[in-house]
Amino acid sequence: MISGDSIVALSSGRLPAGVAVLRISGPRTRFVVETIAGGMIKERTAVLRKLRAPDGTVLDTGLVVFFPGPASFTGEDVAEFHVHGGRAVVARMLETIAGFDDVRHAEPGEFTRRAFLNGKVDLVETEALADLVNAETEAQRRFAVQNAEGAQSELYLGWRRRLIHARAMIEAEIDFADEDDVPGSVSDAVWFDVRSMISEIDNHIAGFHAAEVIRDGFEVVILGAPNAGKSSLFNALARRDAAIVTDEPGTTRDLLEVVLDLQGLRVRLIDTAGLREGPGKIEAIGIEKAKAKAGRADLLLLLEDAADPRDAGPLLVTIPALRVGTKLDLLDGGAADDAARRYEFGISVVEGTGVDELLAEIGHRATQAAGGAGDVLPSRLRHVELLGAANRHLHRAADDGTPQELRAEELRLAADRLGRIVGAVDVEDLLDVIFSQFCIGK
Ligand SMILES: Nc1nc2c(c(=O)[nH]1)N(C=O)[C@@H](CNc1ccc(C(=O)N[C@@H](CCC(=O)O)C(=O)O)cc1)CN2
Ligand SMILES: Nc1nc2c(ncn2[C@@H]2O[C@H](COP(=O)(O)OP(=O)(O)OP(=O)(O)O)[C@@H](O)[C@H]2O)c(=O)[nH]1
Ligand SMILES: [Mg+2]
Repeated sequence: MISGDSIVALSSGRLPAGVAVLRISGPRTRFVVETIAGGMIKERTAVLRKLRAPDGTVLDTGLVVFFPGPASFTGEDVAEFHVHGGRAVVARMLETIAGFDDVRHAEPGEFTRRAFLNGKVDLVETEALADLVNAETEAQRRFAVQNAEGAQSELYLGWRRRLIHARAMIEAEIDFADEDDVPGSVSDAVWFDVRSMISEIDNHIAGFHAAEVIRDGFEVVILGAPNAGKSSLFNALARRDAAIVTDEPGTTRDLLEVVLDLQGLRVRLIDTAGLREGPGKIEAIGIEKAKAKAGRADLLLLLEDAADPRDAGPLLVTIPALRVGTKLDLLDGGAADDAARRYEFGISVVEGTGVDELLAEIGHRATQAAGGAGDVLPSRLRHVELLGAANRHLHRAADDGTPQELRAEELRLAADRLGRIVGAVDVEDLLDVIFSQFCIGK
């Protein structure tokens, strides 16, 4: 599929920059290169050229690379101009290239969209490329690279192949039902495989939470009575003064968030209003927010002033929590030993003790929640929904009570849901949503 328009965009980042890369894709690419670089260049080789507008004006001196289709990123003819990264240079280059007939500025994600339409990447790989561009932590990068290289796609296509095979066997059994050459043991083996696929898919779906931890972060909420030392710990973990600390109970009212990178994982740490009965109006709203946030957290830090324990009211117990005793510096030897037994962690922000250990434990918990490195996980809710739909069809297919010909049809529907994840079937309606999340030039 070769599209009529050629498209151009700045594919590198924010300006000014040392070097900026402009990319053009489509049938006009050769002509644009010939005109701007003053002649055709050797393909797939970076060549230094004086770059000129069609009227002869010198725009810059830069590297030009030409990739003839179909062996290019988009599958079409592609060229790159690596120019000095000044705003005016880039603006004039873009204006010049987009000024050619049948060349226009690219929409967000349009290069990758063409790569998809030309069969260079499937839909899941495309989503992974978007994740790779947005990756901020090492875990996000690793996960995105693995999926851009097809780890998720291989899994889904493998299941799909097995289902297509299963359906062929079952249909053969229907067609030859009155003959003896398709023994019952074949269909037994088929249904055995379908049932094992159901549990493989269920296990895979269960990994979505780990993918969310990698992508959105592991959420840690600090809770405790007013003055327990929540904001002090929050600042110590963030290594900056992100929250106001005073000796007045009720200092923090709203939720505060800092993002940490712990052992290559995104961790979101949230400071909250101290929990107590009968506060003023603003603080009461803050307490409600704290409780709501805590209800959705991955880990709670339940803080208590070890020198002055105070009831923070009934706390949620369904979410993993660490009990942390604070202000250990205020205790004498015996009381400190006592506190060490009462809490999982004892800290003093004033003396800086216990904070690194707590940080290491949070990192450890986050790593566990993110699953093993290299696990293949569903990376989008879209995948989980289609996998769930596939499994509903498989359950009906595997049910002995379902008439034989409907069982084969259920297998087809399940294979179709898997095909839709990777974009092998019927995805035209998804493309605008998926590609609009890309940046321009990707
Ligand atoms: N300068 C530059 N760097 C870049 C890119 C780019 O487009 N330009 N990429 C852009 O995302 C990434 C690399 N990804 C790429 C993927 C495929 C092809 C490509 O030409 N594929 C052909 C030929 C393959 C081959 O020679 O082995 C193909 O698939 O047929 C190029 C870049 C990251 N770095
Ligand atoms: N000695 C000592 N004082 C501490 C320590 N941590 C906090 N404090 C003090 O305890 C008081 C309350 O600290 P904050 O961090 O504001 O407490 P908070 O839990 O955020 O309080 P609210 O926001 O009001 O709920 C401040 O005066 C802090 O300086 C500590 O480790 N040792
Ligand atoms: Mg506070």
